[in-house]
Amino acid sequence: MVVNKTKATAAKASLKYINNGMTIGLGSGSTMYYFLEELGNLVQSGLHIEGVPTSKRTEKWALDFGVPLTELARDTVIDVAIDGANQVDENFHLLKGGGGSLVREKIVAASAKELIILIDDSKCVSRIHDADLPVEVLPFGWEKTAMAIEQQGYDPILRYKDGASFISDNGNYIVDCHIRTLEAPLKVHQQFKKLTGVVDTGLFIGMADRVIIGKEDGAVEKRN
Ligand SMILES: O=C[C@H](O)[C@H](O)[C@H](O)COP(=O)(O)O
Repeated sequence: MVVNKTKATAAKASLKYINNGMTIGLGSGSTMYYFLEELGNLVQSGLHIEGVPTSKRTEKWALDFGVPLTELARDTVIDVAIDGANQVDENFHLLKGGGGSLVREKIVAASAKELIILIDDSKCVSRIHDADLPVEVLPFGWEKTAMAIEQQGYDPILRYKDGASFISDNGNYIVDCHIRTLEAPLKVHQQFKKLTGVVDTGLFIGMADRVIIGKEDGAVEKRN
């Protein structure tokens, strides 16, 4: 695997927020690979933590790196969730779900005391723009749900993978809706959420507490 230096830098910089005894929300996506590798090294050196994975892929990587896992139950306290993002705007609103893990990521983020986002410079934007907004929908009657989305002025495209409809870890479909410029993220998110058949969107509004930006010459942090 070719190492992505900026993602690896962001992952390394986040380790100072990991302490012994913590339960950690483990986000999804390629940036998380670097974090899980680092976390696994710390565990091998004696760190005691447990992770709550947000996707089957993250679960596999965590197990490969020797990171102990636990479930998200009623009494689970997630001290910090670490995750990636596709874009982060100047108000710390996030566009996520490029890998289709948005629902579990959002559940874990919402349960965490703190959400730390790891990105590289290219994902820092003033407004979310020129991107596909992933929307997870139930397979049952999904074309009707897509029609309802169209009536809101969007053009939902069913996501495919390897020649077949992409199926999320929750057994659902994803439709991607192209966004030119997102002027009002909360309004748009709410517009989708009220539609029957929509599970959730890749917009994480007001959830991120800290963003760590990996650059060629080190990491920069922003606190919300
Ligand atoms: O569903 C995927 C997640 O929201 C990812 O965190 C997001 O797509 C960023 O992924 P990556 O680290 O691969 O750029």
